[in-house]
Amino acid sequence: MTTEQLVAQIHKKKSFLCIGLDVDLAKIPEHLLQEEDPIFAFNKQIIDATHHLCVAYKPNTAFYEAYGIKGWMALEKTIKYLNTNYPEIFTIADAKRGDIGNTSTMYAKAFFEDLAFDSVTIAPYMGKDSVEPFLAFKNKHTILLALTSNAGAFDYQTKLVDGKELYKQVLETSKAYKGAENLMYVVGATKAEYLSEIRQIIPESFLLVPGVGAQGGNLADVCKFGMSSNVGLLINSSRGIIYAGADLNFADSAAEKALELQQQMQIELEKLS
Ligand SMILES: O=c1ccn([C@@H]2O[C@H](COP(=O)(O)O)[C@@H](O)[C@H]2O)c(=O)[nH]1
Repeated sequence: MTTEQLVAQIHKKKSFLCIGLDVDLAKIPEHLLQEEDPIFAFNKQIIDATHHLCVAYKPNTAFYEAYGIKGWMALEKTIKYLNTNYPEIFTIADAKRGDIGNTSTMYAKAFFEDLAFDSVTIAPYMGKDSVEPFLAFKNKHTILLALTSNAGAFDYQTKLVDGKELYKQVLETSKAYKGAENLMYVVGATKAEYLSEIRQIIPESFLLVPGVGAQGGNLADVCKFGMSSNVGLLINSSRGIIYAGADLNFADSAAEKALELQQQMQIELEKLS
C-alpha cells in the first residue's frame, strides 16, 4: 500500500487508529479455547467487529512466536484473512528486526513477500546496511524505532551522541537512507512532549504511536504535537481494545472501545481541515 492510499483511508474512515492484535491465550474468552485455532478465531471476530473503525492492524509477532508453529500458522491465517477480506487495511508486523544485510533481506522477504505485510518494525541499532534491505521493497514500509514508549527508552535513546540525543541521530541519519520515502518511525504516546522537536526533523513522516490506553499515553497530546499536514499518525492500542470484554460479547466490547478512540480522532481530523 502506498502512503497516499493510507492517507486516503484515514480521511475516508475519519480514523487513524491501529489495533494491536497481541493475543494472549490466558486472556481470551474461555469458550474460544475449544476452537481448533483459538488465536485466529479471536482475531477474526475482533477484525470483523472493528475493521470499519480503524485503518491498521498490528500483530506483535512475539504473541505468535510464543506458541511455536501453531502461533506462526495463526499469524499467517490472520494476515491472509486481512489481505483477502479487508485489502484497504494497512498491516504492520511488529517484529523489531534488523541484522547484517543478507539477513535483513531474509527478514524482509519473510514479512513482505511470504506473509505479505505492508510494513515491519525495525530496530535501528545496527545502522544503515541493516535497514536499507527493507527499504528496497516497493510500496512496503519500514518502521524504525526512534523514541519508544517504555521507561528504558531513557537508558540510551535520549543520551547525547556527538552532542545530540540518540533518537534524533536516528531520525536525521535515516532520512538519507536509500528508499527513505518509505520510512516511518515509532514514537511512544508516553513521550508526547518530544513530538514538537521530532516534527522539526521529520515534518511529514508517518509515526506509529503505541502507548495509548494500557500504558497511559494521551491521544489529544499526541495529536496536538505530532499531527502533520497529511495526518502522519497511526495511533495504536492493543490491550485497551482487544481485552475490553472477556465474555461471549468480547468483540462488541472491543468495537465500543475502538469507537471511543475513533470519535476522538474524528474531532482531531476536523481541526486539521
Ligand atoms: O515503543 C514501543 C514499541 C512497541 N510497542 C508495542 O505496541 C503494543 C502496545 O500494546 P498496549 O497493549 O496498547 O500497551 C505492544 O505490542 C508493544 O510491544 C510499545 O508498546 N512501545
